[in-house]
Amino acid sequence: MTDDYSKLKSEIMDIVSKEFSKTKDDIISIMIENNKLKKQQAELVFYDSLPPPPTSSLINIGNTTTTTNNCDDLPPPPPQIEEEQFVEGEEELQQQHLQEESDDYYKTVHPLGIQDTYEDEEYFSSYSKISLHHEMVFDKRRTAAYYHAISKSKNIFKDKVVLDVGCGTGILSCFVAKAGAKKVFAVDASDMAHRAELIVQQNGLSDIITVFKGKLEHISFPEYVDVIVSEWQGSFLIFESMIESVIYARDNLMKPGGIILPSKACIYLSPINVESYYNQYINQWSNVFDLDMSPLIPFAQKELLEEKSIRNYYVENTESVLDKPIILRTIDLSTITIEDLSKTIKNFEFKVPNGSKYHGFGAWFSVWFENLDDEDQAINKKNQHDNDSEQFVYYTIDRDGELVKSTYQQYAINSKGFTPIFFKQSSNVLELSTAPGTGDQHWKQVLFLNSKEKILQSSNENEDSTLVKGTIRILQNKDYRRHWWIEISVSLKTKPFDYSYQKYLI
Ligand SMILES: C[S@@+](CC[C@H](N)C(=O)[O-])C[C@H]1O[C@@H](n2cnc3c(N)ncnc32)[C@H](O)[C@@H]1O
Repeated sequence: MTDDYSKLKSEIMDIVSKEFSKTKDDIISIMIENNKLKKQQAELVFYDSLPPPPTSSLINIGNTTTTTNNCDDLPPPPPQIEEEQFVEGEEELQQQHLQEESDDYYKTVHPLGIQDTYEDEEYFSSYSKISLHHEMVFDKRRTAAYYHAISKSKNIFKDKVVLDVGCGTGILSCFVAKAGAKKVFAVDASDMAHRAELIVQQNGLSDIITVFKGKLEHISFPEYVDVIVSEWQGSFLIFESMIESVIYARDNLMKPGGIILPSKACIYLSPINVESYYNQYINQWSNVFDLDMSPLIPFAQKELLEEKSIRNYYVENTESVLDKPIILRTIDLSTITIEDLSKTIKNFEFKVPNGSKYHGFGAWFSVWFENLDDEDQAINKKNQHDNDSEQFVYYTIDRDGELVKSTYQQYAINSKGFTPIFFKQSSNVLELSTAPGTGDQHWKQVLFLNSKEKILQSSNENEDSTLVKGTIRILQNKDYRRHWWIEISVSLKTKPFDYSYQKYLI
């Protein structure tokens, strides 16, 4: 190695270690400018300067977490994976790698390999159980949201033909029939369809509701529908990918200009302190009825924090949310496509107060029912005129499952605004939020946890908060479409600099 070459390498290491926010392309540009290099030369020396990735894989994939103390140990730079920065072919490689991993993962589930991308047999047999429907129907915040949204949508349902995608016990179809629909097609592929039939009869709604047993996509319905109603939301909103069936219904069974309820949805992400979770599931082992059971702690840690699955946990204390959330994904049910949904890439940059205990990230979602009967027309018209959106009246479901009227002024909890909306407040809206502190519900929040608690302290003494910066990718598992990979790479601007990469399966 010539001296010049070593100098170039150390220049790169210098930039990487001092300015962690610089992307690979930034560094290469600096090198080209400073040393009059050709792009290819700069790239060569760039790659040569960095130590190999934490795993032996060519690309930065693997269940790896790395913390470093000096530049010799530096992990690969955070993958700056804005869509346009992907190297050609790399994404296919990543997909292939994810695929191989998912195949391994599912070998135990499907010893014969991939038979059914929607895993319909197990999926619909799980929905044949009353216990699962008990969890949903008696999730008072969930069911109240649908009850009130439908009861307050007489203008939408009056004399209309409605499709209930995945009717389960038939509860939403009954709400819709009572709200004035002319006809309701209630469809479910699980055995619960037979129970729905009983509920419809029991409530004297057989003249309005027809129950179809079967997968929506395989049924031919007698006519096109005006409105689609569905409760398709899963954990992290998109788990189960039932939204694909709603999209199918919209594109194939709904009249042009039809309405979908709920109409919009959004996923949020924030850094989080979940000390209560750590105490409950890990630290509690240290004292159990006067026994020291702490030898189990490392096992609990491994199982709960180091395996690549997510955790569902309801975070009551809003102080646990360490910075304003970012919107990970917005969904407008009237336009979203399966293709568009299948991949989300988002960069984030949070500022977390120094001294905070930081355990990873929490995610939650909201869905909105729009165009409800406009009882607050007068107030909203006035405010629309005044452009005073903060006073705009909308509905929420409180922690006890009660319908409450709010204004967008009240809506910012602790001024953090846990569920910023992404559409114009143009009509009466009901929001069902699953944010921390809004009240428990069966989806809870989803946690992406670090393997260890970290107490954040900025490397810059003049700053009172620490930068938490990185990228999240959400990719659908194409062979098992109800599942999703979530990759998070994070840099913490602490001393020592801390970089981690984790991948989760949902
Ligand atoms: C989350 S549950 C909601 C049940 C009910 N609507 C409620 O709100 O209580 C979803 C239901 O949709 C059914 N389902 C999901 N995808 C379906 C499809 N493509 N065709 C028919 N049923 C489906 C499932 O069997 C399950 O009963």
